Amino acid sequence: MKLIMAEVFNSWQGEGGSVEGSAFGRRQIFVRFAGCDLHCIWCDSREYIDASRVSRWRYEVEPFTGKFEYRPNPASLDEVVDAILRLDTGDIHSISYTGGEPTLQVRPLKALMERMKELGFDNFLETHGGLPELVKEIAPLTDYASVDIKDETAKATEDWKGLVLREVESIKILKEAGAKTYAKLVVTSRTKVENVRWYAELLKGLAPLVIQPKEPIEISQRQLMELYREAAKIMGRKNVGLSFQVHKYLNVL
Ligand SMILES: C[S@@+](CC[C@H](N)C(=O)[O-])C[C@H]1O[C@@H](n2cnc3c(N)ncnc32)[C@H](O)[C@@H]1O
Ligand SMILES: Nc1nc2[nH]cc(C(=O)O)c2c(=O)[nH]1
Ligand code: SF4
Ligand SMILES: [Mg+2]
Repeated sequence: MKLIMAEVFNSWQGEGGSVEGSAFGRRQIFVRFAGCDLHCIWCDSREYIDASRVSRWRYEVEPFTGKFEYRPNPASLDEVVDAILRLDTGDIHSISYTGGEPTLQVRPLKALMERMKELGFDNFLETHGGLPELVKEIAPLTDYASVDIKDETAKATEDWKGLVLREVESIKILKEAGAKTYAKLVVTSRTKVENVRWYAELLKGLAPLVIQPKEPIEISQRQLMELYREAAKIMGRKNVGLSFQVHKYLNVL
């Protein structure tokens, strides 16, 4: 079983705010997969979008040292499991699968999630959710899921509305399988209130929403609070929160 990897490291989960299902502030081992089928204009991991250009992957040798070793792609399942286990600091809340888009490599992802469950870890999936038929395959192995709702201003794909509907479908699948799931919406100063109302209608009664300003932040606090209020009016005041990419302020991975 082969994987096209980007990196494996140990950090605190820096996103998700305080909604149910969030692992914000929890220690995780991050497994970043190479390759993505979308192209969000603000993507902070864009060097990993084109998998064919990710010829090697790196794993942290010791947590928080910034020291990495490199291996060629594709990686074997055992190599990735070994890289994860050497970063086990004994206080790991869950293993975060991110990218890139981890669901694109659903077979090796599933095998890795199975191995990590056998080894006693919980699985945390970070996904754009645009491929519900793939999400279905790993939903039973997923303990936590953070599913992005891609705003129109992300310009992630041509058929933006279709993508949002598929993301909501993925959230339903994950919830039905028992995963603690929340939706994450990255907003910009150009995000339209009417779009946020639409996402809120779709998510109402389904999953909580965190609103995360695009980094570097350019949205005003006034705009951010307006989007928050409109979402809360539809979804209920306990079902909306803010999320910031705190790891970027702490200068950790
Ligand atoms: C790099 S993505 C990988 C997982 C998956 N492809 C996705 O987009 O959900 C991980 C998370 O980082 C967020 N993110 C990426 N770049 C960002 C930026 N510049 N500002 C805020 N959030 C960002 C994404 O929205 C997503 O929630
Ligand atoms: N500390 C930390 N928290 C994160 N939460 C989501 C991340 C991601 O890139 O998926 C991420 C990341 O790269 N680092
Ligand atoms: S879906 Fe995720 S990895 Fe892909 S471009 Fe958007 S933010 Fe980046
Ligand atoms: Mg990140």
